[in-house]
Amino acid sequence: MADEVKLHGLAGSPFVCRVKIALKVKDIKYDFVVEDLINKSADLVKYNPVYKKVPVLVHNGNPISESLVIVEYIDDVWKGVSILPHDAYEKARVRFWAKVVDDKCLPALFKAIGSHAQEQAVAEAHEQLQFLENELKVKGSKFFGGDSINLVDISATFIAYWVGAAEEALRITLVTKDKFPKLKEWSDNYINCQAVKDVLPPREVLVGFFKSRFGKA
Ligand SMILES: N[C@@H](CCC(=O)N[C@@H](CS)C(=O)NCC(=O)O)C(=O)O
Repeated sequence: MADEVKLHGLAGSPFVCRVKIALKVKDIKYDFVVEDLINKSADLVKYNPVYKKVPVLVHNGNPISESLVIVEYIDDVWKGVSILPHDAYEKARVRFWAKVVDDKCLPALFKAIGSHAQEQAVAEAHEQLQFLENELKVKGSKFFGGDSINLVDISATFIAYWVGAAEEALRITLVTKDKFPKLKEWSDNYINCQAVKDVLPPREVLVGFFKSRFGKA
């Protein structure tokens, strides 16, 4: 029997995009179920009662929530190109950095964007991004995953693509080539990676979102 795969999400979400990238990497066909976050569907609330957030992946009727958990699930279930390393220590390192992105980098960036790049908020975001910059420098590779993308790259999709749209929409500067040369180079490589390029939302949609959500009247 063929797998039934449904992804509940919405177009501009960086967390949903993580899952789309993983599905693309593995070449998995799926149905996309558009959710309205103002009027959450009964299915979304049933599938993700704790957080009530997208993405939710439903595989043969079984729901999985939280984007990083979903990406790991996809890697476990579908063989082919690996998204996490097999070595236990390397896998732990990858999970650690993906957690740093979620727990440290993204909240600091959200705050910096929401504050229109207020000095203190930008300094806090820079402090977190510096850890990623250093990690890339130490690795000396094209991606956090080496020659191909892994969970850390996928976790940082917002940094590679959404941040630039926010900078353009709000006429602010958060990540410069001077300060973060490795991260900038990585962003360019990452968004031009085929599996990523194929599923990123149009930049103008994100610019429009940031303008309407955070723009000054
Ligand atoms: N930690 C979650 C974050 C997901 C998330 O924040 N999703 C947003 C859309 S971008 C959402 O569903 N928000 C609805 C809400 O907060 O009620 C993940 O990685 O999946």
